[in-house]
Formats: sequence, C-alpha cells, structure tokens
Amino acid sequence: MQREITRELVRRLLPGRMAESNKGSYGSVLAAAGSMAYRGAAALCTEGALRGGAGLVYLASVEPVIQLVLSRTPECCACGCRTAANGGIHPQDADALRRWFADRPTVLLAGPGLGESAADVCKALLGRNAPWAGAVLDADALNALAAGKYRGDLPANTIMTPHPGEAARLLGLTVPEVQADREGAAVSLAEKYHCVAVLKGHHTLVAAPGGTVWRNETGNAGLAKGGSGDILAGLTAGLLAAGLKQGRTPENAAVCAVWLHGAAADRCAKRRSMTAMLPGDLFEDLGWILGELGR
Ligand SMILES: NC(=O)C1=CN([C@@H]2O[C@H](COP(=O)(O)OP(=O)(O)OC[C@H]3O[C@@H](n4cnc5c(N)ncnc54)[C@H](OP(=O)(O)O)[C@@H]3O)[C@@H](O)[C@H]2O)[C@@H](O)CC1
Ligand SMILES: Nc1ncnc2c1ncn2[C@@H]1O[C@H](COP(=O)(O)OP(=O)(O)O)[C@@H](O)[C@H]1O
Repeated sequence: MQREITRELVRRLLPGRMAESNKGSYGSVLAAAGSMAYRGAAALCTEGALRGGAGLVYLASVEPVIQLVLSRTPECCACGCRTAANGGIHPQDADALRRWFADRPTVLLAGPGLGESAADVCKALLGRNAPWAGAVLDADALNALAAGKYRGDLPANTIMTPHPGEAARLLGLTVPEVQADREGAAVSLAEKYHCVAVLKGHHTLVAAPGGTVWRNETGNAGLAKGGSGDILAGLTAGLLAAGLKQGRTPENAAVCAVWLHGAAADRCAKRRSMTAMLPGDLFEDLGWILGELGR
C-alpha cells in the first residue's frame, strides 16, 4: 500500500538548523561526478548537495569539471583528479580518495556524469570496507552496479535514485515491465540491494526494505529535461548528510528530497512555465520552499 508524502510530513522530517551549530553539525558529502563528456551534471549535483544543507561538499572530478563547478559554486571543495583515457576520473586517484576519506565520516554521492569511468570509480570507492557514512547512487553508478562491475554489497545508509530505464537494468526487466508495476519494482530494488530505492518519474516512489512505500505527488513535466535527476541526487545527498547527524534515516532524506524537488518544480513552472524552465532554475524556488518550512 502507498502513502502520500505531505508537506507536514516533510516539515517534521527535515533536519533542523540550530543556533548552536557549525558546518560540522551538518555532515559532509563527497560527490564523485562528471567527466569530459558530462560536465554540467557535476555542477548540478554539487549545488544540490550544498543547497540541501550539507556542511561541507567536496567534488572529485577531472580538472575541467572542477574549474566549471568552482566558477559557479566556490563553496565546493575541490579534489582534482587526473583524466583517464575514458575521459573520467583516473582509477588510481579514486583509490587515493577512498583512503583520504577513511577517517572523515562522509556521505558519498556517486554517478552523475561519470560516463564510462563509472565502473572503475565505483569499484575503487565502493569496494570492501568502504568508509562512507552513507551513499547516494545515481545514473552511471547504477548502470555499473547493474552490469556487476562492483560488489552489490552497498554501504549502510545507501539511497539509490534510478529512473525507470536504470531500474529496468538493475532488476533485469524491461521499462514497460517496471512501469506496469512501479510499486513492485521499487520494493524489489529496496530488497535486492538492501537500500532505500527512489523510483523516479511522474509520482516518484520511495521504498525501504520492509517499510512503507511513499508516493510523491509534487513535480511536473517541466522536470523532463536532462539535469533534473542530477539535482535530485545532490539534494538527497545533502539532506542525508545533515539528517544522519540528527538521527534521521535515509528513508527520511529520500522522502524530503523528492517532495522538495517536485515542490520547487511546481513553483518554478508558475514563474517560468513547464516548457521554458531549466533544472538550474529550481534552486531559487527550493530556497523559498525551505524558507516557508522554517529552514
Ligand atoms: N548536463 C549534463 O552533464 C547531463 C548529464 N547527464 C548524464 O548523462 C549520462 C547518461 O544519463 P541518461 O539518463 O541520459 O542515460 P540513460 O540511463 O542511458 O537513459 C537513457 C535511456 O534510459 C531510458 N530512460 C531514461 N529515462 C527514462 C524514463 N524516465 N522512463 C523510461 N525510460 C527512461 C531511455 O530509454 P528510451 O525511452 O529511449 O527507450 C534511454 O534508453 C549520466 O552520466 C547522466 O548523469 C544527464 O543527467 C543529463 C544532463
Ligand atoms: N513528467 C514528470 N513528472 C514529474 N516528475 C518528472 C517528470 N519527468 C521527469 N521527472 C523528474 O525529473 C527527474 C529526472 O531524472 P532523470 O531521468 O535521472 O534525468 P537526468 O539524469 O537527465 O537529469 C526525476 O526526479 C523525475 O522524477
């Protein structure tokens, strides 16, 4: 049975901003994102993590991507990596990152824009004894997981955010089969991969193993543009990092992220139209909606 995500639920579950706090109170995110082919995805997901409230956001990527992201959001800390032959992060640098973060509890956000480098990067970052406080896996990180390129034993507090195409690959189904039983697909993903599954699309669903299936009713077809999913992945990671510091669960973070993302899109469509709005426009509306919720 599905339960609707409401504004009141989100108000209750959102991490607070306390007067007596500092950046360490809201957790850290490392985004492993972007490649020579997909530069914007890294910019959108890191801004999503910052605007989702994480205290510190690091970006691991190739230098041209780092330059682009810092020019938009200098708040982001750079972990510049060498470029591999496939245009992505060099695998040796991914190994070094994993060692550097071993004693710095951090949420890993992996996938947006990684392209062909995803298999090597995920193998290095998500192998045995991965140090992450939690993880958000999206896009190419999910395709590499579906293809068996790294162990399916994900860190505790993992959230995956597949669109129906990615969900079909993860479950060995076709897209029409996923869409014909979205609730069954979301539950199967959560149980197969022991994580919180966010099955995106019109009426995004959130399922945790053995838990409620949440249905989101915010959002509109203006989100059907490349980059919307990258923002959701970053926002989810930012909320997860801040929420884990305050005893919230990954399910709480996913529920808040999908509702806020859709509510921002609904506000954005009123001022920009569904046709002309861009994913990057959502950040302004997100700020207004968080403000209305007292955060
Ligand atoms: N500015 C940037 O840098 C951007 C970079 N980006 C980066 O691009 C990379 C590739 O990501 P991607 O999602 O485009 O590739 P992919 O998973 O192969 O999806 C296409 C296939 O899946 C299916 N499919 C997709 N959605 C579906 C749906 N809702 N419902 C049903 N089916 C759906 C679709 O099937 P079709 O409908 O065409 O048969 C098609 O075959 C990745 O790194 C990402 O982060 C993008 O985020 C954009 C902005
Ligand atoms: N018609 C729609 N109605 C509501 N939400 C939508 C619609 N189309 C797309 N979205 C949302 O936009 C985002 C698209 O993510 P994704 O397919 O991964 O795109 P990309 O990776 O290209 O950014 C998801 O959050 C999805 O739920």
